[in-house]
Amino acid sequence: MPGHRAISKLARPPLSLPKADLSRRPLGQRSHNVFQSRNMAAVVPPVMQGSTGSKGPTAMVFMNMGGPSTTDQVGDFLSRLFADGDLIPLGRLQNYLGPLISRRRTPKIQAQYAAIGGGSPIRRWSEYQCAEMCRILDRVSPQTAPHKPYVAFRYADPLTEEMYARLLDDGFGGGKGGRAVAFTQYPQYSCSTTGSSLNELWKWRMRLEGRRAGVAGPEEGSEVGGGAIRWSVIDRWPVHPGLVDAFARNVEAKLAEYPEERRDKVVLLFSAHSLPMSVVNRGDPYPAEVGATVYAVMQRLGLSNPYRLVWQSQVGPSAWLGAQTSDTVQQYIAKGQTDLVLIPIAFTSDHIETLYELDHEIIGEAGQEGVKRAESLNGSPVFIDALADIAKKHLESGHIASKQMGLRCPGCKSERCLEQKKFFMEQQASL
Ligand SMILES: C=CC1=C(C)c2cc3[nH]c(cc4nc(cc5[nH]c(cc1n2)c(C)c5CCC(=O)O)C(CCC(=O)O)=C4C)c(C)c3C=C
Ligand code: FES
Ligand SMILES: [Fe+2]
Repeated sequence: MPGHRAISKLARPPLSLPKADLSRRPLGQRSHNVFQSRNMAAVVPPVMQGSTGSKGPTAMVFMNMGGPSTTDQVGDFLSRLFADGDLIPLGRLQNYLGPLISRRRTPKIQAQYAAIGGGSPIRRWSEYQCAEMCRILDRVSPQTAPHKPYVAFRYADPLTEEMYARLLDDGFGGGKGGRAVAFTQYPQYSCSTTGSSLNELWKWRMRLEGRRAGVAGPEEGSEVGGGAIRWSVIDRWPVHPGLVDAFARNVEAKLAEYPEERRDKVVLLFSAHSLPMSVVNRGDPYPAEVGATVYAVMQRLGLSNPYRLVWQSQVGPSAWLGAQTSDTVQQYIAKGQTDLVLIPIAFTSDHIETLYELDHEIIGEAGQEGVKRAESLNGSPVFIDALADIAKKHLESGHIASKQMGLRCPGCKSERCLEQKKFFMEQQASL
């Protein structure tokens, strides 16, 4: 099929992941009661061992939605996704409609994951990216070392609660050991994505650590303090120059595949996951931030080509932000524009929307050799350097989060958003 790509090759992160940092113990097998151990001066938590900078150790927590690693996990993934009122608000019917819709949808989505090699590569990419970033941070930010990698997914393993329990197990729950950074892996902020992950993190913080304040040093007379984890948040990074450069390089590599005489007439179609118009009209920041990324990438490319920002993956019958990616490709082809590069711009690794929807459905069905897709960021060293730079600047800044994070959407009525934002912004005092 013209335009069709070797999916299984693209979907595989490197196999040599640093096992020691990434080993996971199920919740039931935790070796000790974390609340007891934090008050026992004789216990040296695992994370305190090794060379520690004056402000270290630091937990670096990558937050993302996650995806099913195998087709067997699709049912659980969808049932968590449709239970999330921050993503799919079904009101009082959530507990009834959520399971119903997810059960109905499971076979179709299982077939899609089967077609991309049997599961989403997001877990392995996230673990790889986070471990590599921490390795760089240990070198460029020795005062906050060691940096320990953690992944917290919203709808798939490792879930937020599992990550939080591991943090406590690893000794981050008290005194000097207590700094953690929640680093969203959505470059552009939406209340349905990063906002939902932060609401979940806040919920588990309250359940597992209560309302105790974080403290900046150990309690008097104790090796390990009695405070809670001190959290700060990297909540958005839509125009970081390293992110922009990493996207631009992948576009340049794809443009280089066209004969020179066609190259500067190729239309660049930046494609982002769409949002329901109800979320857009509530005042969600995501459409503007995606637009900012697109324009920054175009500037970095010297505005070399004509381009559009289009929106994909709408679900259900309500109105969603357009123009839709699939319609756009067909409409341009019908107008005679058959050289098109699709660029996934709102996600940092491959997933079902790139490997299935763009490659199989949209590019496969277009049947034109001139319709191609730029690589996802995945293991790009330029991208991983950018992650380290964003984290380093955040650690140096002394800021709890961006100014934007404190502001709720004009149409927000959610108590969760209110409490979550209050909690994180109040953490400033503990940094
Ligand atoms: C920035 C990225 C994303 C935004 C914004 C987003 C909003 C959003 N999504 C749904 C509903 C679904 N999304 C699903 C899968 C899915 N969504 C994203 C990204 C964003 N979603 C990704 C990367 C994935 C795939 C995960 C993977 O394969 O690793 C699904 C499940 C698949 C399906 O059933 O089609 C649903 C449902 C809504 C309603 C929404 C905005 C409110
Ligand atoms: S929905 Fe945006 S802050 Fe609550
Ligand atoms: Fe989605």
